[in-house]
Amino acid sequence: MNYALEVENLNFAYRKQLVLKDISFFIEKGQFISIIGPNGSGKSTLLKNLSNLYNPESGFIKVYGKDIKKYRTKELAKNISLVPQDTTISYDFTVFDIVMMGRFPYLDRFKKENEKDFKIVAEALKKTNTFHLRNRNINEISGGERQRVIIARALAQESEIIFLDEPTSHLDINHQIDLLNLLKQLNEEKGTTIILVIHDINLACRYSDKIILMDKGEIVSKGTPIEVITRKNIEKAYGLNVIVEENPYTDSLYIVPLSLNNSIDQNKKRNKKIHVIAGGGTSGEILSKLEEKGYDVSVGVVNVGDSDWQLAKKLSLDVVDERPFSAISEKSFKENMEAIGKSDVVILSSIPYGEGNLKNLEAAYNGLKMGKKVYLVNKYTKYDKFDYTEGEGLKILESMKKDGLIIINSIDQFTKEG
Ligand SMILES: Nc1ncnc2c1ncn2[C@@H]1O[C@H](COP(=O)(O)OP(=O)(O)OP(=O)(O)O)[C@@H](O)[C@H]1O
Repeated sequence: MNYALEVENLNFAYRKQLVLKDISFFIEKGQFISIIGPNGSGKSTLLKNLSNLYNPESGFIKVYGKDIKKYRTKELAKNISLVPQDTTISYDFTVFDIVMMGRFPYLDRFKKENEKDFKIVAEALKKTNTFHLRNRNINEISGGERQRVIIARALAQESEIIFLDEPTSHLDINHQIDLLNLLKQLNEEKGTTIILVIHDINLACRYSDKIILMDKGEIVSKGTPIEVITRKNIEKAYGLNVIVEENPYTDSLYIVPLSLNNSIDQNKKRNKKIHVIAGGGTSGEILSKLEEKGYDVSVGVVNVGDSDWQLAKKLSLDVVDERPFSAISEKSFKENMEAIGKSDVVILSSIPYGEGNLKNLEAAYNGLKMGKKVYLVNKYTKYDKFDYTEGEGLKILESMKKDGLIIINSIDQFTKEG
């Protein structure tokens, strides 16, 4: 295999402090790679090693099969360029001069830039939307503009591999997408290998062929977004409880952060069991907030495929389910009752009731009769507006009210008190 980059058993230390530990990976030519991981996990240090700015303790880096240390400066610059995290420049160059510096690997000593160099620089300025800034002083433009100018310099360098350290950190959302699209275009049209450090996991998923997830100087996981962006890996690296979803608009994964694991009250988690009567996509907020607060949550009866069912599965909750689009059977009703029996509290979301799911309301009422605390989260609708059983559901709800049903407007009311 002809790799653009090979890294094997790389160890690097700042003053004896090991910051990269036994890093190994291979990158094929023409791939789009994101390196992600929490602050201080070693991403920038890795990129600086890959750009030959540092000397590792051990291990090796090969660029197109050749040891990076064996390249001459100009030869290496034709192969790799780096857009660093810190784009401040100590001298007062114009934007144009800075971008022209990207041409240095192609200029012979004492030879001036030629027509072609000027053309390439102008193109790079235009592509990064910085052409209008060309005569300005590099230190008298905004951070985001300077970031784009440094990217223009990398484009002018026409290297086959571009490393970028958080290239979107100073950019507004419009310029972020614009830049990532530009990198993707370079990647697809010219076969440029792109390796970038990025904090936005969702953008990483959207643009990358592969992702490298780092934590504490080590690689936690590497592979395609589907392989790397899992609840388990994100929890391991970031200590963050997330849901991983598929974005139907971009056909890529995205994460929804729920809570930091260390913010969950572990005692509460062990002590209180909540059964949520859900369905029809009415319980997303209830389930995620209860999970976030650390309660032991179960859900029922929900139809397989319903969005409440999907969320419950993603959160690894205990679920009593029924076949898709089917009425609640006697069997699942019984299972629901068992789950209610084991719970301290039952929470009903604002489910519209029809013939198919009236048994859920009956189950909640049974719970009330068993002496359980039962709450109805009546957030968006008045509870008498979601009855499609010609009054039967409403009758049960009215009886429940008399027997102690607690009506709240939002789940926050419960989590604050409960
Ligand atoms: N020049 C340096 N001298 C000593 N230690 C350093 C130096 N630069 C970084 N470190 C340390 O090395 C570790 C890795 O830092 P690095 O900048 O590579 O992390 P990172 O993943 O890029 O972080 P961030 O997301 O915050 O940019 C951190 O513990 C950091 O404090």
